[in-house]
Amino acid sequence: MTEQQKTPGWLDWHPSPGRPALELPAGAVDAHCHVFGPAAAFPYAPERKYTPCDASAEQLFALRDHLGFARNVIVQATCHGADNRALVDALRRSGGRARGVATVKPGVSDAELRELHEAGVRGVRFNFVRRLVDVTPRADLWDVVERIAPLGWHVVLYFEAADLAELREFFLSIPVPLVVDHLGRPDVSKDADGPEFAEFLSFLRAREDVWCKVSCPERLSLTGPPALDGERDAYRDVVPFARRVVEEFPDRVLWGTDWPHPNLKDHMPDDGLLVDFLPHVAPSAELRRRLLMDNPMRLYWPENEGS
Ligand SMILES: O=C(O)c1cc(C(=O)O)oc(=O)c1
Repeated sequence: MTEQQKTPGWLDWHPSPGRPALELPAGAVDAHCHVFGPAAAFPYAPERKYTPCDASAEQLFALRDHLGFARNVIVQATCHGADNRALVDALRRSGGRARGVATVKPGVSDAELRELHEAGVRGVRFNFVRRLVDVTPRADLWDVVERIAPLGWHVVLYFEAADLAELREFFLSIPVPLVVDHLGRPDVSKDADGPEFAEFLSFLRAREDVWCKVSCPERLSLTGPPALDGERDAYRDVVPFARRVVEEFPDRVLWGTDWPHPNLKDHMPDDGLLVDFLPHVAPSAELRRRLLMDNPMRLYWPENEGS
């Protein structure tokens, strides 16, 4: 097989992240990360919008152990389209220490859904970020919702803040729990107390089963500083947004590394320093225990929450 050319300018994941200074709560979950390929075993989807470097399950689990996490939630990356084989393989290799979020098409068979569930999938992802996916008709998304609702799964939503007004009613009509990726991608040059973020907070308030990942400061930050070179006070411009959400919704926030950090353009963070960003958004040990342990366990491992 010819090796696939990475997207020009692609930044590979950090080869030697430090160990976090922060002591994570026992049983902490990295609730948003991906696997890419490896392409030789799990080719990237023809409809993908980028071609990444490989990032295998073994490499993800090595990072998990190095950073001090106990578990992972692996989210299907758009470069694999609706081909969930790399995700399922990673879940099976995890020995029960990973759960997953898949991408499925409306025609997915019951047998395939059952196989995904048995492997540890507990949700599907709907992506509205135009640089990542072609538009999926809402009728198709609705068909998927009807198929996954009986399994007790949730829907993970990835969208840009500017599109929320148009999508809000559709989102709120989905009759299963919703999980918003990456803080709903606010424009952090605006005020965290301003009208745009107020709209996002109002969306979170609209239903008690809307969850939010306060992840990806490295993606949202405009003025940094980056989590590199020992910086333990990184991405200060994102802090007011993330902290606001953690303080108002302490029981429905999640956090993940987003390793291997697809499509970063500016820098590749040191994942250890990225973990050290957490006390800025969840200042107490109690808030961090909910963010990193209680909440993801309730959503992804309800059968052994607290163990
Ligand atoms: O912002 C991104 O580029 C991005 C891409 C993907 C994906 O390709 O699935 O996932 C993410 O969580 C973030």
